[in-house]
Amino acid sequence: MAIQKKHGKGRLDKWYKLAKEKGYRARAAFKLIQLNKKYGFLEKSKVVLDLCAAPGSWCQVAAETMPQNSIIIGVDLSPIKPIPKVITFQSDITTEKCRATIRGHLKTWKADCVLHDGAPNVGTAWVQDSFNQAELVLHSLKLATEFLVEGGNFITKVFRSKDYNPLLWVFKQLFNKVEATKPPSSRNVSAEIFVVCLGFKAPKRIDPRLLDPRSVFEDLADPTPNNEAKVYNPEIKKRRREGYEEGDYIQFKEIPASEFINTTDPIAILGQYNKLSFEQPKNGDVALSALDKLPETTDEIRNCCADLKVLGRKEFKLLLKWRMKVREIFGFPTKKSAAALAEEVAEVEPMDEELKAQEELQKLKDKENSKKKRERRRENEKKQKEIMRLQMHMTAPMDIGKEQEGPQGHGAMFHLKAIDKTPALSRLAKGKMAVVTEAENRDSGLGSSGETDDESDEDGDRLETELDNMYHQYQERKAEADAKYRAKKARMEHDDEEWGGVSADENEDSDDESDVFEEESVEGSDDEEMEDADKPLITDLDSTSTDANGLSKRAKRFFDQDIFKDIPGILDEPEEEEEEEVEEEAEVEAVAKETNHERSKKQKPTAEEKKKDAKKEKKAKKMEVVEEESDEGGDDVVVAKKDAMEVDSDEDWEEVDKKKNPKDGRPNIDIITAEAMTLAHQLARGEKTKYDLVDDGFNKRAFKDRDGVPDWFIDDESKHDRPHKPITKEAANAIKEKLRAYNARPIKKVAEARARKKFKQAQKLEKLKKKADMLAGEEGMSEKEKASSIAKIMSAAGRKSNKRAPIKVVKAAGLNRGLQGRPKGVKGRYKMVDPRMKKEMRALKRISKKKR
Ligand SMILES: C[S@@+](CC[C@H](N)C(=O)[O-])C[C@H]1O[C@@H](n2cnc3c(N)ncnc32)[C@H](O)[C@@H]1O
Repeated sequence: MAIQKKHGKGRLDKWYKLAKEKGYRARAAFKLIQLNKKYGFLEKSKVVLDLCAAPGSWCQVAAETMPQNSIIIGVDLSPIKPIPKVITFQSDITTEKCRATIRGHLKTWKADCVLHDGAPNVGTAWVQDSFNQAELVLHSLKLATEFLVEGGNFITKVFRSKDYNPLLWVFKQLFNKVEATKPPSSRNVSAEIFVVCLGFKAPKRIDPRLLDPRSVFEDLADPTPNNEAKVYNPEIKKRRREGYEEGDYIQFKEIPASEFINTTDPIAILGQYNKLSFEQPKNGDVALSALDKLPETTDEIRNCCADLKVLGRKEFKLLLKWRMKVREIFGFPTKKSAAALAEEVAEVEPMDEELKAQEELQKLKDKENSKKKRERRRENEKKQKEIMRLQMHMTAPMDIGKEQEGPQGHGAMFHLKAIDKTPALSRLAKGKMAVVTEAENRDSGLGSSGETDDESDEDGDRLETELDNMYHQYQERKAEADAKYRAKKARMEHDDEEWGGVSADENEDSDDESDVFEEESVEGSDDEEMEDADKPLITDLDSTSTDANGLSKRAKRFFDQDIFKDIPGILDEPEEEEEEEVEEEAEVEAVAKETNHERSKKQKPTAEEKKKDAKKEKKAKKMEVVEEESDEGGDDVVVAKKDAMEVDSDEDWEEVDKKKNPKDGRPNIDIITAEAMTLAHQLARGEKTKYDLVDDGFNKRAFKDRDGVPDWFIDDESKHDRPHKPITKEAANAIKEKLRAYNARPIKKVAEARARKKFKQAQKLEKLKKKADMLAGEEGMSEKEKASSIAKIMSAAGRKSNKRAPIKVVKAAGLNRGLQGRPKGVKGRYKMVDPRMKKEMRALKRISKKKR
């Protein structure tokens, strides 16, 4: 794991920046914000005491979050700059003076919440630092016990050290609920943790030892070493990084083996001692000598007793068995102890069993839940696919949910009666189904597609979702930097809107409704829906099974697709339409030529001609060639926009109108690539027809199954996967010419500057004219005088514009000595110079004159 820098720029993390941005005095503010978000203690408090508050970010947060007119008191060793609505003072929280000052401020009030984020001056030895901090916590707790109201809360920072557990124990004696948490804004490398103590018990008397650092940190140190662990798991050796255990400073300890036989806690002996000795003490030990002589005390046993610290589990077992045998021989009550042991085991066993059972149960529940989730997700995906198919006219709504209870069935995807009641129906018709999917995915908490039950499937989904997210982020970053990309995106969005609007009733497109839809379709208020059983189906897309041409519904739907629209003979249209089509086709070929000619004609069209014009425009629009910029290199690739051939609905025509030139009402067709120009030439000359364009549309790249393919792949592929259209020399030259003309134009800024200059000159001229007119109309002047004064102002005007006032040299002497800024009485441009410099300049001039 990379170690985070704790100094310099390493400190300037996102919280630091965010704190700066939000105006908090320290990044610590976010720790309190996050703690409060989790436990919500500030909103409920009217009086807060912030111990160790400098520089004051916690006070700022409290002032923001607590109700109006709350009392906030902040104290610290360091001064705290004033904060509105907060009382602050400088004091040491461990002193009596601080206590008295707080009392003075609070008067008879009690605090609802005491905050403590104290950190003593760190930098000494770690153990010393952490101890000081723990001591400071205890001091703050002492103040809290004095000033907290019953049920109040105490939030404190603690360092994870060996004093942490004793502190936690003390908190638990005084508060109903104690929780330790580390907010996200607290650095991982920091040993700090925050303890939230909720519900102060407010005992009438508190044992002073509970708040005395000496007794807390000494008395509560773990007095019983875990000998069982040492004996039953001797292979796992815990390193004592802190050195010796408290009071355990002798390294080698031995005990007579008879003690081991005698004791009721053999494990403790095996865990604590190094050797079981058979050596006779000075006074002699009968039991020991008897033990020494026993045949059960084999050499192996003796070896084991010689060094307990090197024994393994097997050897310990051997010693315990030996002890049991010896106790039997000596007539000690072994059975009882065995029973006690059995009891112990019996007590423990059921606990373990119960826990095991609970664990099993939990596992089963989890499994069940994840299975349900998976099923729900699959269901949602299925529904989504059906909707997609519906949108693409690949299926009729009645197909959906067939596998359940039919279209109107209870569990069916389209519980149509319910949808009928909501505006969701129209949204459905419009095809804006993404909302549902997202919502449902969010609901299930899972990502996108997956067909199998495997866990790996979920992983794959997650990976895919992550990849998609990363790709979107990449796109956003790119968009920020790349104007071209933005333009492309905007165009794409524009296209989407067009599509969505084909049969849209925009009034029903509000966000609220989408919410309603999400709710209703996701959760499905089944009971209510049942009441509306009599209502008709939402849409009856297929009222007849076969149409007049004898085509099946399915076939008709297939040929209903837009691409077949203009192909005669597939579906029998009414004769009138057919005639019109033929007429139109003929016109399409001629229209490109005619539009150019017509532009020059300025005759007033008759009503019939107008009608014809409109039709032609429509055709011209149908042949609109749109250019799409490819991302790389900015190459313009021209594609015949297939959709343009099928524009029919009113809305689309409105869009077309927008693209028309406001001056002459004709479409704005700007051909800027050689491919487009080639195509235009071919159309204009009649070398290509509408059919050819349609035919060109059917190529190996035209129809691709992009279902489930990630966006980034489609985007990347679309850069390269385009048909290369042929270009002619003529078209290339035409485009070159066009570009040359573009380049010959002055850039906008220059043109604007020129225009401004011209405008100013015109204004000046206007003024002069007026003056000259006035002079000419002057009655008291002779003609000669008039002429001379007019000539004067004319020449003055000419002079003014050419001349720039010379820079005035001002001596920095007298009143101007040391003056900063413009000297008095000096207008226009000036330069302050040293007095000597002015003299020297004059002298130099004189000398040069003399030389001449
Ligand atoms: C991490 S800062 C507190 C930051 C504060 N919570 C904020 O949001 O701005 C720790 C503070 O504890 C203060 N402190 C340390 N020992 C103290 C003591 N005995 N009495 C009062 N303040 C103390 C230090 O002066 C320091 O300002």
